Amino acid sequence: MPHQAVPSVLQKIVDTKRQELVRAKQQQSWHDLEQIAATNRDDIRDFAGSLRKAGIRVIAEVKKASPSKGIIAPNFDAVATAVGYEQAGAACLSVLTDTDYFQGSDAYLLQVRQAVSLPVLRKDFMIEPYHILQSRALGADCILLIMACLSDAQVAELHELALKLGMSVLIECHDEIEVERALRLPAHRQNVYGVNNRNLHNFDVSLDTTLRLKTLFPQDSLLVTESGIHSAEDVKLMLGHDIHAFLIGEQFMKTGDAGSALAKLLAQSQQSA
Ligand SMILES: O=P(O)(O)OC[C@@H](O)[C@@H](O)c1c[nH]c2ccccc12
Repeated sequence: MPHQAVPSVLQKIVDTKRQELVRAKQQQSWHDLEQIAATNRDDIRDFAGSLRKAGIRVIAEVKKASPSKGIIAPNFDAVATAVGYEQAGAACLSVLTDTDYFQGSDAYLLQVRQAVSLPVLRKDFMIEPYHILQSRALGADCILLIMACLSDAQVAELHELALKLGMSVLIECHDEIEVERALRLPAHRQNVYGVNNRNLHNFDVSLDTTLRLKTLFPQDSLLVTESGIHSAEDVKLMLGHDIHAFLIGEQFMKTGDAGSALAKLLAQSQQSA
């Protein structure tokens, strides 16, 4: 891989997260978060368990914008979207909380989690234990760990804390080396392995990434294919390779009626699947 002279978007996002953390810690101490997380302790939904159920399992994403596409949903309404997804048969939800690059918000996570009974992933770029505890305080049932922006030591620490707090962990990989690193984490039934079809450094999308990397995972791993799923054909392709869990955002959000788009995709994918 050529050396990247210009910092990739991913690197920029991580720099932003470092700055955000300084401010966040001034507003809410670790101790504050611990207290909130303690009151939420019994209110946790089994994200990994929901994905393990039979059928096509979709993690439907509440996403207003992205660095690659700009504004995806001009009339964005987080709660209405989430309720629509639940009614349409989503297995789980994903809520973007990053503000600067995805126009998400922690408030959306809180609101969505209250409005539905599905397990909810906090989709953000987590780099410190503070993020993990903060996620649980916000009600998250699952957190995201992006291998591409974390060292082995960081991933191990964040993974351990998330499990200790009772959450599932979506461990995201986008190449062979990241899969190898991810598989060195302790096995746990709350581990969910995501293969991101979007290269986070240059935004290229290829569903082949999932098919290529799938062979590296032990058979009983809980695998999610992420990004760039647009059609029932895409879903059927994955089902044909024994992949039953999908993380899908843009395709639903861009229609303006995300729930209906999910219902339609599920119906079409079940036909002679
Ligand atoms: O909108 P899409 O192409 O359906 O993709 C959803 C999801 O996979 C994508 O938003 C995503 C996957 N991993 C991420 C990490 C950070 C931010 C966003 C993402």
